[in-house]
Amino acid sequence: MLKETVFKSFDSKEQLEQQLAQRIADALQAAIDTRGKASLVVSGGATPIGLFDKLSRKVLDWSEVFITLADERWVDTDSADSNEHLVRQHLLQHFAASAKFRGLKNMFATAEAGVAMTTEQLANIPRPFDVVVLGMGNDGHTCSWFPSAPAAELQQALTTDALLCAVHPQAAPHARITLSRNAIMSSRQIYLHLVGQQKLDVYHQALVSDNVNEMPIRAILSQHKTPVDVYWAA
Ligand SMILES: O=C(O)[C@H](O)[C@@H](O)[C@H](O)[C@H](O)COP(=O)(O)O
Repeated sequence: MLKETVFKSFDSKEQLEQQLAQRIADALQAAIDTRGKASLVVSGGATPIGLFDKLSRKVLDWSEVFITLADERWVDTDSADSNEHLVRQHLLQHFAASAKFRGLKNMFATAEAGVAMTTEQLANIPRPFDVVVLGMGNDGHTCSWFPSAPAAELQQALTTDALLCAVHPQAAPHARITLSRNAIMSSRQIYLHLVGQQKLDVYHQALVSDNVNEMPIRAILSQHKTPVDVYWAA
């Protein structure tokens, strides 16, 4: 039986972005007020660009906010395919320019060789993460938990106690480094950010699927530990 998730539907992506940006900003400021610092995990892809822009203009103590990524493509950080590049261009701007960003890519040649160093670089990010924003692919992946990855890699990402894993999806470009399911579960709040009818259809398929390996997003949806709010706009 799946846990009830909060599902919020918006008429436009702009409305969604405005409300989600405000929710995230409030949660980050509340975390700073309570614990002195806050942590935010964001995803790459096309969906969050407008959200990043709105969030970057929110007034809060950004210098106390640590930001990292749910996953990264193992490409140069100035590549157009780099999630770090996306975050630097769209989120670490305006007031959010003073946030403490920790990327997942480092100088090692491969994602698997780079995992240990990135794990060390994330050591001082406050956990549990205060806010995690995830996207979802039309194949049912989230983070870089791809159904097209070698079975052993997907299994590792979904079960390991380690923070990070290397993944080599066969149906998507680039080797990846990704937070593990257990790392994502160690969060106060997860938002799943979806735009468009196709994403809604995939989400509904995931709700009725019984196979997390075919629909890895189920690893987030079929759990009882961490709250998940789904924000969807047409
Ligand atoms: O690096 C990535 O690709 C992501 O972090 C990934 O998990 C993303 O959230 C989905 O693929 C959705 O991507 P779109 O927003 O482009 O549809």
